[in-house]
Amino acid sequence: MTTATSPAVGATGVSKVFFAGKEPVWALEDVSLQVEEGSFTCVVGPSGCGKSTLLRILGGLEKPTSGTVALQDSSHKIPAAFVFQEHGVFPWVNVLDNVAFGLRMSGVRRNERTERSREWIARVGLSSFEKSYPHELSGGMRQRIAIARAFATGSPVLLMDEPLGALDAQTRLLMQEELVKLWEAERKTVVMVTHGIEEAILLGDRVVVMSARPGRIKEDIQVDFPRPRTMELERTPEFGEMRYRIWELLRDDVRASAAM
Ligand SMILES: Nc1ncnc2c1ncn2[C@@H]1O[C@H](COP(=O)(O)OP(=O)(O)OP(=O)(O)O)[C@@H](O)[C@H]1O
Repeated sequence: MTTATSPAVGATGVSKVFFAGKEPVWALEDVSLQVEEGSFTCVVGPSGCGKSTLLRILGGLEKPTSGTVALQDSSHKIPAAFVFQEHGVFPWVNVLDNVAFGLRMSGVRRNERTERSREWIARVGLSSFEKSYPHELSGGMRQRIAIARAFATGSPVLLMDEPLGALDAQTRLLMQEELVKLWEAERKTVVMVTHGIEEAILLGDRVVVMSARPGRIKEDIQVDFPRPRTMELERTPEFGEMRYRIWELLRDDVRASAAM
């Protein structure tokens, strides 16, 4: 995709091979993805097609075997903040310290970190749980902590790997709406991996559909539904058409990857 502004994060010709067992595993092949600043990109694809690997490469946690990755603001102390599906919170510290963790890592002083963390704790509706420990909270509340922490770091780029994937269906719907509201207010650059087609359409400015392993970009779909978006959108025929189009793109690859 060509954009007027330079991309906030981009991969060009990225391939990744893992040499863990006897056989090499081709996780990604020639993936190029330019993500515009302030946009929300969702990545969907069959299980094991390399979505998490791509995210980790974009965020610098993993090196590509070939190809290049660029983060626009590489001088930022935390160039990208991650949100993972589970285990994203530290069980041994309370909500406030969990949210403040990223800020602590980037050297923000205690007073400012507490202030910024409190603000984000309030924005995700956990003010009365500031002193609680993760085991005292529900799964949805724990994911709110992880999301608040990522936003609180001030990092311009958020990389989310199935952030709502471990939640029950109703909590997930609520959290989708909350996440979309936070993002609409903040306009960070987000790349989010999800297995949920509806979730991808509801949240994303575009949906990148990947093929079965080795993961390649099969199609890059613009989602032009107006914002703010709510669940009501899912009831429209246009939404249904897009959902069907994405499922058509995925179906054979999902079948193929299930047989791997
Ligand atoms: N560190 C590693 N060492 C060896 N193989 C790996 C490693 N990380 C990932 N893989 C392999 O690379 C492939 C892609 O994995 P990845 O986790 O990126 O897929 P995914 O699309 O995120 O999967 P899922 O949707 O099931 O989470 C898989 O076959 C996986 O087993």
